[in-house]
Amino acid sequence: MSLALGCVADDYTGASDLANTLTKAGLRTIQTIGIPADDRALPEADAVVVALKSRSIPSDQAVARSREAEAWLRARGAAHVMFKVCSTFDSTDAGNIGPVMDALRTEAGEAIALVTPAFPETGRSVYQGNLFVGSVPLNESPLKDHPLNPMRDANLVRVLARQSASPVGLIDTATVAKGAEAVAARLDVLAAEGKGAAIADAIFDSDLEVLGRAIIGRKFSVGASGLGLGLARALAADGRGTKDAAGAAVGEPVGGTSACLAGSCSQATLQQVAAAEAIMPVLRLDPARLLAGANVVAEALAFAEERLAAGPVLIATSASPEAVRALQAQHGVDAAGHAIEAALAAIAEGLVARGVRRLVVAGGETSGAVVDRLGLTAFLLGPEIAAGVPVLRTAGRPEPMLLALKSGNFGGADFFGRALDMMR
Ligand SMILES: Nc1ncnc2c1ncn2[C@@H]1O[C@H](COP(=O)(O)OP(=O)(O)OP(=O)(O)O)[C@@H](O)[C@H]1O
Ligand SMILES: O=C(O)[C@@H](O)C(=O)CO
Repeated sequence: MSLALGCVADDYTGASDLANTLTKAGLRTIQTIGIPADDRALPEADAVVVALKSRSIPSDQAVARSREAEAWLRARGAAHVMFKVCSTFDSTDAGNIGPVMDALRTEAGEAIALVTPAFPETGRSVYQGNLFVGSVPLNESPLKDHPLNPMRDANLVRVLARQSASPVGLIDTATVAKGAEAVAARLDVLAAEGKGAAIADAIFDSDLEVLGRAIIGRKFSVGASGLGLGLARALAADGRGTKDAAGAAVGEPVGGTSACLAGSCSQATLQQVAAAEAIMPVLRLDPARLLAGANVVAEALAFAEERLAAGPVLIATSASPEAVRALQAQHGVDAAGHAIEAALAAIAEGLVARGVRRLVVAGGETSGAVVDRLGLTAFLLGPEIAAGVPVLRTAGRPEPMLLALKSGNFGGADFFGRALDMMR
C-alpha cells in the first residue's frame, strides 16, 4: 500500500468525519482504529485515517500514540501527514493539540505547521485567527459548556500558543485570497521569525483548496475535515485519487436489529434525542444512579431486549449543561465521564450479544469507548448521513456491522431516524 495521504485523528468520530470528506473528494479511504496489527488484511486505499482516542488523555500519552501512528503512515508511503483535530478545536491549555503538533512537526523535519479547524460545510470558519461556530465566536457557542473541554477563547493564535512550545503566527484572509504561492511564502516568513505554527483563516471551501495546494508539498499539517478537503482536492488534481471513491463500500445489507446510544450532551444531540422520542422507544439513563452503584446496564439491556424485535431503541445519558455540571461537581469531571462511557460501552456489548448489527452512537468519547469495547479494528466508508457523518461498515469482522459515529455537534434534529433509514 503506498498512500497519497496519511492522517492521525484524535478521536473516532472525528476520524470518520475526515474519512468521509476524503472519500467524497476522490480518495479511497480506510479508517483504522489505532494502528492495525496486521495491515495485510486492509484493502488498497489512497488514504488511511488512523483513529486514536487521544483528545482527552494525558498529553505525554497522546504524543506517544500519535508519533507511532505517524511513523506507521510514513512507512506506508504517506508523504504528507495531517493531524485531524476537532473543528471546534476541543482542547485545554494542557493540550493535546499543541504538544502533539509540536512532536509530529519535529518528526516531519518541518519548521512550521499550517493549522486550521475551518470546516465551512458545518459552519466552522476562521477569520483573523478567530474561530466562528455558525454566526458566533467559539466562546459564545454551546462549546463554552462542553463537559470535558469548555472552549472559552475564540482566538486560536492565543489558544494554540498556550499549548505549544513555539510561538504561533497568523495567515490572514488577505493572504489566502492572494493564492497558494502567497500562503507558502507567508509560511516561510513566519518560520524565519521563529514561529512553529500558523493559524490559517478560511471561510469558504475555495480558501481550503488554496491552503491544500500551498501545503501538499510539505510534510505535515493540522486541521479538521475542511483542510482534509483542501489536501484531497490538491491530490486529486494531481491524479492521485480514484474516480469512484465515493460510496464504494455500501455492500450487502447486514440484517440483525438496530439501536442508538447517546452519551453526547451537545445542544445538537439533546435536540436529536428529543426528536427520536416521536419515532422509537427512548430510555434516558440517570447517571446519578449509575454513579451511586445501581446496575443501569442491566436495566438498559432489559429495556432493549423487550423492544428490539419490534424496532430500534435509543438509550441516552445526554443531559442539560446544568445537570452535567451538577453531576461533575459531585463526582469530578473525569470520574463521571469515564463511568458513563464505560456503562454505554457495556450496553453496546450487550446489544450486539442480543443481535444488534446496526448501531448509531452519538459523541466522540462515547463512540471511542463503544468501538473499543466491541473490538472493532477498521471501517470502510459508506454513504454520508449528514455533513461529517458517514455510514461505516466494519472490515475484518466475520459478521459485518454497520455503524454511524456522530460527533456531538453534527447532524439535524432528525439524525437518528435518518441514520437508521440509511443502514440496512
Ligand atoms: N448526564 C451526564 N452528565 C455528565 N457527563 C455526561 C453525561 N452524559 C454523558 N456524559 C459524558 O460527557 C462526555 C461527552 O463527550 P462525547 O465526546 O461523548 O460527546 P461530545 O463531546 O458531544 O462529542 P464530540 O467529542 O464528538 O464533540 C462523555 O465523557 C460522557 O460520558
Ligand atoms: O471536526 C469535528 O467537529 C468532528 O469531526 C469532531 O472531531 C468532533 O469530535
